[in-house]
Amino acid sequence: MVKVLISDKLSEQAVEIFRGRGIEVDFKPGLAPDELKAIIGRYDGLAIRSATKVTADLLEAAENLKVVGRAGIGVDNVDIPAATGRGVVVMNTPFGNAVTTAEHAIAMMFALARQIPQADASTQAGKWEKSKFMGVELTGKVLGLIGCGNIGSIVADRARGLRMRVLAYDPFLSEQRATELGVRKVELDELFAEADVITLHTPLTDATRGVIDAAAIAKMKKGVRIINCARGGLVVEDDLRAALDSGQVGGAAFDVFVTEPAKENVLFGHPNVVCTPHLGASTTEAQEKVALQIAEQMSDYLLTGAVSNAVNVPSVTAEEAPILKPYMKLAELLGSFCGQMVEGPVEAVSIELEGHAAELNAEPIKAAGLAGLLRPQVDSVNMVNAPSMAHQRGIEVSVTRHDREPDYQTLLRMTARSQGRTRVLVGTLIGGSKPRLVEVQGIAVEADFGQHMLYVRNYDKPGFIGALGSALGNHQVNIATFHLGRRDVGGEAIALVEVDQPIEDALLAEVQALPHVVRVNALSF
Ligand SMILES: NC(=O)C1=CN([C@@H]2O[C@H](COP(=O)(O)OP(=O)(O)OC[C@H]3O[C@@H](n4cnc5c(N)ncnc54)[C@H](O)[C@@H]3O)[C@@H](O)[C@H]2O)C=CC1
Ligand SMILES: O=C(O)CCC(=O)C(=O)O
Repeated sequence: MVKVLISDKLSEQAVEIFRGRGIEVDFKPGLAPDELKAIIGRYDGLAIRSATKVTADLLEAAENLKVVGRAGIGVDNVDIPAATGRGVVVMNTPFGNAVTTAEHAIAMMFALARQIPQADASTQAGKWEKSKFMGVELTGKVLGLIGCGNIGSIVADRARGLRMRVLAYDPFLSEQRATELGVRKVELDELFAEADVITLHTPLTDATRGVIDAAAIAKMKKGVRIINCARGGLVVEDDLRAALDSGQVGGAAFDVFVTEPAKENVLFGHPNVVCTPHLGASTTEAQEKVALQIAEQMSDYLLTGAVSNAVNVPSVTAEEAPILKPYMKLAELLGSFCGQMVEGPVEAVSIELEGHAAELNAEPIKAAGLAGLLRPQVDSVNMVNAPSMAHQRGIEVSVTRHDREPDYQTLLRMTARSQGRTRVLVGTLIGGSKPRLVEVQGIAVEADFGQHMLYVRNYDKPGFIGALGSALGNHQVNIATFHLGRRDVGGEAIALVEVDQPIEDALLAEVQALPHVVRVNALSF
C-alpha cells in the first residue's frame, strides 16, 4: 500500500484526502531531523510546510520516496537538485496561500503606519500615550514592490484600493501586465528613490539575496518603511538594524528571518520594528486550501502518475495521465532497447512523434524515453532525473513532431547516436495502449516487448533459423515468440526471439558464432 508521511502542521483535512484515496498516512508534525531520517525510508510521499528541511542527507535515507509535497509556495527548504538527482518529484501549491500572504503584508503596512503593536502594548499597560503614537496616512503614498508575481500583484491591487501609487521592480514583469495591474514598472534605483514603503515579494535566489543592504538603504527616502513577508535573507538584517538606529529607515515589519525559527534576531527590541513568526500563510482558509491541494496532487501522482505544480518535472494533467501513460511506457521500452544495443556513451538522442503521438505533451514522453535509455547504464534513473542526467552526460536531446500520415495511427521513433553509429527503433501502441515494436534499424518487424529477448542481426540465408533454434534448444531455452524481418531477399535481416528465461553468456557466444550472424544482444525489459 502507498504510504505518506505528513511531517509538518498541515490541516487535518489532508489526512482525510489521503485516506479517502486509499493511501496510508502518518501524521507526525515536529519530528526531529534524526527521527525523520530514521523513518523516512518507509514512505512513498512526504507532505511538508516550511519546518521540515528536506536535505540531501534526508533524501539519501528516503529509499522509497517518490514525491515531496510542499503545502505552500516557497520550496527553499527542499534540496531540489538532490531530490531531482534521486528521481523524487517536488511539488508545491503556487496559489493557495497567495491572498492570505498578501493580506499579511498589507496588515504589516498598517501596523507600521499606525504603530498598532506598540500602541496596543502601551495601552494595555495602562499608559494611554496618545501623543506618542502619531501615525502616517497611506493614501497618496508610494508603495514599492520588489517582485510582482502572484503575491506582489495582489498586494498591488489592495494598495491601489487604498489609493496608494504603486511602483514595481521585477525583471520578469511585462509592460502590458504592469499596465493591467495599474503599477509602474521601474528600475530598482528609481523604486528606492521614490517609495515611502517597500515590500518584498520575490523568492530567495542568488539574484535576490541581500537585495536590500546598506548601499540600497542609502538610496532610499529618509524614514522609509520596509516590509518582508517573503524570505529571510532578502534584507541584510545587520544593515537594516543600523539604518533603523540612525533613523534612515523609519520602520520595518518582518515575517521572515535569515534563521528560523528566530528565537533571537538583531532586529528584535527596536521600537520601530514589528515581527511575526512566519505567519504570512497562516489563515484557516489558506491552510485548508494548500493542505487539500497538496494531498490531491500527491495522491494523483502516486496513484495515477498525473503531475501538477511540480518544480522539477513537466506537468501531466489528470486528463493527460491515462493517455500519456502507454506512450511513456512505449518510449521507455524503446529507450531501454536502444540503451541495451549501444556499446559506449550515447552522444545524441532524437525522439520523433507521428500521428496521434504528435498531438501529445512531448515532455513526459521524452523524459520516459531518456530514463529507458539510461537505465542500462545508471541505477536509479527515472523520468524525474533522466533529463538532468542526460544533460550532465552531454547528451544532445531533440524532439520532433511530424504532421505526415504514418502507416500506423501513432508512432514513436527513437534514434540514438553512440560512437559514430546510430540505432533507430520505431514503436506503436496496439489498441491505444499495448506497446509494440514495428521497426528496427529501418527493417520492418512486428514484436511485443518480452521480458527476456534475443536480438540477432544476420544475413537472410537458408539454414539460419534452424541453426538458431538448435542453439537455443542446446541451452534448454524455450522460445515464446519468434519474429523475423529483412531488408531484401538474402540481405540484412533481424530476428527477435522472446524466451522464457534470462539469456546466458554461453548461449550468446554460440549464437554469435553461427554462420551469417552479424551481432547478437540479450535484452531484458
Ligand atoms: N511569509 C509567508 O508565509 C509566505 C512567503 N512566501 C514567499 O513569497 C514569495 C513570492 O511568492 P509568489 O508571489 O507566489 O511567487 P511568484 O513566483 O508568483 O512571484 C515572484 C516574483 O518575483 C520575481 N522575481 C524573481 N527574481 C527577481 C529579482 N531578481 N528581482 C525582482 N523580482 C524578481 C518574479 O519575476 C516573480 O514575478 C515566495 O517565493 C515565498 O518565498 C509565499 C507564501 C507565504
Ligand atoms: O507554510 C507556511 O506557514 C509558510 C508558507 C510559506 O512560506 C510559503 O508558502 O512559501
